[in-house]
Amino acid sequence: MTEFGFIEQIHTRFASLPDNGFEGIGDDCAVLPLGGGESLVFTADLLTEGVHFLRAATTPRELGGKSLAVNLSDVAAMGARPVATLLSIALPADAAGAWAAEFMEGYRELSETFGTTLIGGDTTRSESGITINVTAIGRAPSANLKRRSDARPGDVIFAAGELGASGAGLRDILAGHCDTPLAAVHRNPQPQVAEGLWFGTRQEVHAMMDLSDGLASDLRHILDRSGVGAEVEVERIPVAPGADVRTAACAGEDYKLLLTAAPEAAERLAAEFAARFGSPLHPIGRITAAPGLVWLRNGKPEPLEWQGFEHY
Ligand SMILES: Nc1ncnc2c1ncn2[C@@H]1O[C@H](COP(=O)(O)OP(=O)(O)OP(=O)(O)O)[C@@H](O)[C@H]1O
Ligand SMILES: Cc1ncc(C[n+]2csc(CCOP(=O)(O)O)c2C)c(N)n1
Ligand SMILES: [Mg+2]
Repeated sequence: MTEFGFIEQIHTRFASLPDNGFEGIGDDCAVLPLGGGESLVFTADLLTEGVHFLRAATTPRELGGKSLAVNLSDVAAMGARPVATLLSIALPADAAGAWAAEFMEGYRELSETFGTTLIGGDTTRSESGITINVTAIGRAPSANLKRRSDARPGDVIFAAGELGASGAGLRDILAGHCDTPLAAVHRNPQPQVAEGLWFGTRQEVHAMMDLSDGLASDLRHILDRSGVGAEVEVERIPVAPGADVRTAACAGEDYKLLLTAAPEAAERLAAEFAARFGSPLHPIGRITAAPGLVWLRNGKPEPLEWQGFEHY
C-alpha cells in the first residue's frame, strides 16, 4: 500500500461519521469555523529517527526547531496565523537528559519567533529511537483560508521561494558532510508564516499548500482536489544554488508555499510580493482544464517520471 492510498482508505472509513462541524482530512489543516467569521485550523506532523533525521547528523536544538517549523508551515499554507502547539515526544533513556533540554530550547526559540505557545502534549520512553509529534493550531478570518481545492483553469502557478536546497543538503548529510551550508538549510527550514498570512488576505490567490514532499507530488494534490490539470515549465522551476532541477522538483522538505492565482492579477501579486518580502514569487506554469500534470521544456511536453517523497 502507498502512503496516499492508506490516507484515502482512512478518509473513506470515517466518511460516514458525523463531522461535528469540522472540514477534515485532505488539506494542509483541518478547519473549524468558530462563528463570527473566524476559524481555527489544526494540523499534525510526525518526525521519526532514521526516517526524518539522523540523530548523529543534527543538533537537538535544530531538531526542536524543525519539528515545530514543519507544522507552522502547514498552518501558513492555509493563510492562517499559528497560535499554539501540542508536543508529544517518545525518547530513549539516553536522550532524556541534556539532549531533551536542548531540543526543548530549539522548540522554544522558534515558538518565540512566531508567537506560538505550547499548551500540552505527552512524554514517554521509547525502546527504538526518537519520535516527535507536533499538533499545531492556527487562527484566521474564514474568508482568508486557502485550500488545495480552489485552483481554477487559467490560474498562474507560483512557488514562493527557491527549491532543492533541502534535498541537496540531505544529499550532503547522507554522504557524511554535515557541516555544509546546504546541510544547515535542510536542518533549519524557515516556515513562510508572514508570507502565508499575506497570501491569505489576497482574493486573487485561489489554492495554496506548502511544499513538503516536493513539487512533483504536492502539485498533484492541488490538481486532484481542484479537479484540474497543470502545465509546468521545467526551465521556470526556481532551483536553489547547489541543487539541480530534479532535486528541486522531487526531493521535498523545502517548506516553501505553492499557490495558484488569477491570471489577470498575477503580475501585480508577484510585484507586490517582491516589494514586501524582498524575494521573487516564481511563476512556474498554469492550471489547465484538462486533467494531468504536464512538464514542458522549450514549450514542448516532456515525459518525465518525476515523483516526490513517499513513505511507502
Ligand atoms: N493517519 C492519518 N489519519 C488521519 N488523517 C491523516 C493521516 N495521515 C494524513 N492525514 C491527512 O491526510 C491529508 C494529507 O496528509 P499529508 O501528510 O500529505 O499532508 P501534509 O501534512 O500537508 O504533508 P506533510 O506530512 O508532508 O507535511 C492531510 O489532511 C492529513 O491531515
Ligand atoms: C534520514 C533521512 N532520510 C530521508 C529524509 C527525506 N525525507 C524524510 S520525510 C520527507 C518528506 C516530508 O515528511 P512527511 O511527509 O513525513 O511530513 C523527506 C523528503 C530525511 N529528511 N532524513
Ligand atoms: Mg502541507
